[in-house]
Amino acid sequence: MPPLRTCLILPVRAGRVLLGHKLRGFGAGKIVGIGGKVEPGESLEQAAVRELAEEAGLIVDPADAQLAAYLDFRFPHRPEWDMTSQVFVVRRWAGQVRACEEIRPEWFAVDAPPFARMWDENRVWLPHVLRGERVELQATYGADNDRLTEVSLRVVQQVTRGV
Ligand SMILES: CNc1ncnc2c1ncn2[C@@H]1O[C@H](COP(=O)(O)OP(=O)(O)OP(=O)(O)O)[C@@H](O)[C@H]1O
Repeated sequence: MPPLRTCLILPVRAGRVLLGHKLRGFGAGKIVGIGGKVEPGESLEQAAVRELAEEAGLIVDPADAQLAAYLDFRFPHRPEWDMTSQVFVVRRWAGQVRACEEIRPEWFAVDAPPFARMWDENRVWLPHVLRGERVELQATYGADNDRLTEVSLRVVQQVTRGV
């Protein structure tokens, strides 16, 4: 089965990034980027802005979602969790942050994301993205499906604006 296609979207403003406490479903208990599965017929940008509106209440023009990373997660001990995720950064939006049943959003300083409470590979790619770089990452999780056994990261392009 091909890996599930998902997206993440990171609102960034004034030196802070919006993440969320995942309250249920995949990754419950972790702090995660806001996002979810790409639905049939949607572009990745459309999926990202839909998830941000549904999960955190912010309204974004898909044209303002800047591609920042391509992530590939493999779980050899739980292959049904294999996923790819396209990550977008957005700096313009309307609306007010609010919580939903799945996510409780919270702002974090871009230089101090809560890595100890995030998926293990976030510490590898997120600092690059928050510095304005574009990266590709492949991560493999071990038998505990929680810690990395292998990771590779490639910086593919500097984007013009940092955070
Ligand atoms: C393994 N390391 C990881 N590191 C960072 N982020 C990760 C991740 N693994 C999954 N993610 C993200 O978690 C969301 C899952 O999607 P998920 O919540 O299941 O989707 P969706 O909101 O559509 O859920 P429902 O089907 O409605 O429950 C999705 O954004 C995906 O990119």
